Amino acid sequence: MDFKSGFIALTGSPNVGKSTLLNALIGTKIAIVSKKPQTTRNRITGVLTGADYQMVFMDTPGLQSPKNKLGEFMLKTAEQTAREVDAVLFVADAKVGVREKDEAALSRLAASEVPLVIALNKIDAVDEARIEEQEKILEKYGEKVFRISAAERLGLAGLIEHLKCYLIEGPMYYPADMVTDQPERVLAAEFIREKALKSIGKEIPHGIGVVVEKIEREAGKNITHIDAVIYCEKDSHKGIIIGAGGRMLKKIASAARADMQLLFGEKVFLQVWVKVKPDWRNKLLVLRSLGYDERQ
Ligand SMILES: Nc1nc2c(ncn2[C@@H]2O[C@H](COP(=O)(O)OP(=O)(O)OP(=O)(O)O)[C@@H](O)[C@H]2O)c(=O)[nH]1
Repeated sequence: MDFKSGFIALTGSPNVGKSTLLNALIGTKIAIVSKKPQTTRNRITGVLTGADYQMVFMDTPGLQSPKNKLGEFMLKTAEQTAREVDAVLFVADAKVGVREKDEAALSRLAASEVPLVIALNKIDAVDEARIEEQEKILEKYGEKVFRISAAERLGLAGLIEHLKCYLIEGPMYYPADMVTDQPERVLAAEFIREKALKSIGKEIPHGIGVVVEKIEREAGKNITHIDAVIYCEKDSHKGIIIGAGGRMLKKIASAARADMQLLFGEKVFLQVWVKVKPDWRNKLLVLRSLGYDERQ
């Protein structure tokens, strides 16, 4: 039996459910899910290994018009990823429908040499007529549109079966029991960011970045010590993040800690500080120091 492997980029507009899909496919919480668009800043890789195949998924940020340096960086990462892979999986949202920007991205992808697979997500949330209507639009760009619900895990087996067609004879890139190659530092930061966005995202639109400054294992004890800093733009935001009597920060940290313990499989001691760095999003140097590496 020949072993097949390959890289698949997961792309689509913000909030269509790419991270949810990646989590559903891989079966472990690795990508970050939130109701706010644009939460996927890093190229989180998920690895799905079967008896005779391995698919390496790249979760790319949404392909929208950039509004600042961070936006530019995100678009560049997304487009670069889309060129380096064996197939691109484009996710559309049946609930909000296929918009002009989705069609613009689809026609760019359809014109490139990389095979394009289209999935229509959130079919659990709409009726059949709506699905058929959206499917018709999508069929202009790819021969088959897969109806799926990432949240309800519908249609995923068929999608995986089809994606296998694009794998080529090749090595197992990652050990079979590995689901992600993201360093724990990045994952830990993403967990904190996810929890913060969930609790206070409305008040601080896209205004936080998280840096994990220390990860230290206590030898022989199954304990990890993690120190992290949440950066925000204004003093008033700092106040919101910390909350009355420090309660909000405590809530964010303990929710993030629970996820970390689950993923790392050991006890985690987490300390989180909040610091103000005005306009951090537009400062490339700051971005780099926050771990957003342009070379990715
Ligand atoms: N009803 C329904 N909701 C879904 C489904 N998949 C995802 N969602 C919801 O859609 C929202 C966005 O999901 P994400 O997985 O974060 O979307 P994303 O495309 O990764 O978003 P970005 O990181 O911003 O690019 C979340 O509230 C999910 O719970 C689905 O199959 N059905």
